[in-house]
Amino acid sequence: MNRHNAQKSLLNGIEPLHVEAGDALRLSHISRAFDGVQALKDVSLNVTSGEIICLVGHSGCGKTSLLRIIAGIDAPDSGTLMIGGKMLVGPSVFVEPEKRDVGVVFQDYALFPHLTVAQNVKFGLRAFKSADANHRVAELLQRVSLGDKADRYPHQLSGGEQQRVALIRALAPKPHVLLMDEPFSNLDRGLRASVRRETISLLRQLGTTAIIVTHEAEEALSTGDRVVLMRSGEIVQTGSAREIYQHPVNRYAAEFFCDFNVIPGRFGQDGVETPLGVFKANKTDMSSGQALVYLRPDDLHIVPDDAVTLGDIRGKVVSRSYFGQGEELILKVEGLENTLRIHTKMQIPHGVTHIFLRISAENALIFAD
Ligand SMILES: Nc1ncnc2c1ncn2[C@@H]1O[C@H](COP(=O)(O)OP(=O)(O)OP(=O)(O)O)[C@@H](O)[C@H]1O
Repeated sequence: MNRHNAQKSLLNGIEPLHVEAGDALRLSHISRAFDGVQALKDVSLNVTSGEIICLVGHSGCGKTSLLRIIAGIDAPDSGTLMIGGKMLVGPSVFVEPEKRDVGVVFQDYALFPHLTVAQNVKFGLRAFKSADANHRVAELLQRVSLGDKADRYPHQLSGGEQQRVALIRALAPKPHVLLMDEPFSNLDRGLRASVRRETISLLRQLGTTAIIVTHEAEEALSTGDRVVLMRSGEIVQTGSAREIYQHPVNRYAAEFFCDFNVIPGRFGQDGVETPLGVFKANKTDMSSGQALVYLRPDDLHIVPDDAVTLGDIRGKVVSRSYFGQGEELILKVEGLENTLRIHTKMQIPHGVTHIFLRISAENALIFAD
């Protein structure tokens, strides 16, 4: 079943508002500098119609600069932008923001305080006949369960409700691409996950192509179809959440998504030799000289005393902290300067001073140092 049909069947007969095939957005070789700061360096990205992209990276890596260029609030120094097959930015081309067919949800929602919920949503529909606009506003309000709050003002809504109004206001004119700048960061932790789920569900129902910006690794992995990781104005890696988490292209990408144990070693004949043993490396990972083995805290397992075998590693418990779904233990292991962090769901009795560990070595990542 192709994506179009899949979406149709998912909706049980409710027509998506717009679904198109092919690339919705093409960014090619976009660069932008501000007073000597290279905010974007040769950024290229294609986004398929209906795809939800999560753009992630530390503060200052260029996420907002890229959104501003797509929205038309700023122009790049070089590069081209196409949306829905139309060139919007290119050599001697610059299409004004209001003619771009791009919806934007700002971090602070930017709702008009003096307009009601319905008037806010209708604002983007000035080009529509009033009756059509009213019909669409009512339909969208129903979809996000705000039908009974149409006449309220933004300050009379909760944070989650305001976010939904901002979302449907941006979606109302059926934009080719929806841009969302940290749309969940103003919501408290308890609400964030459910609002995020509802937002993604609505975007999928409508077949919306969207770029969602976040600086949170966990949010990036759990939102959308593809993660785009940026650093210092460049795209480091793009891929599905699973690909990018399991196969980071470099240490930066690895460390962005997981707080690893980093074990120093040396490339040897059979792999990387470390104080914790030899870790087999793929041919492509093999090099010479110093190496680093990255181990996830979840890939170090406690071995019950009666199951200990040769090769298991003895560790001294330095500290432990409970985090609800399990416990984090900090261990000191002979031969290793740094301590090891492990996560376990096992109930370790209080007072235990030493435990044995086994490593899921197949999940280790190896990088040249
Ligand atoms: N108008 C501007 N004038 C000067 N420098 C700017 C301007 N806009 C952005 N920058 C610089 O460009 C770089 C990228 O900024 P940008 O706002 O795109 O990062 P970001 O990833 O969105 O960060 P954050 O997550 O903090 O919002 C930063 O070094 C920033 O200081």
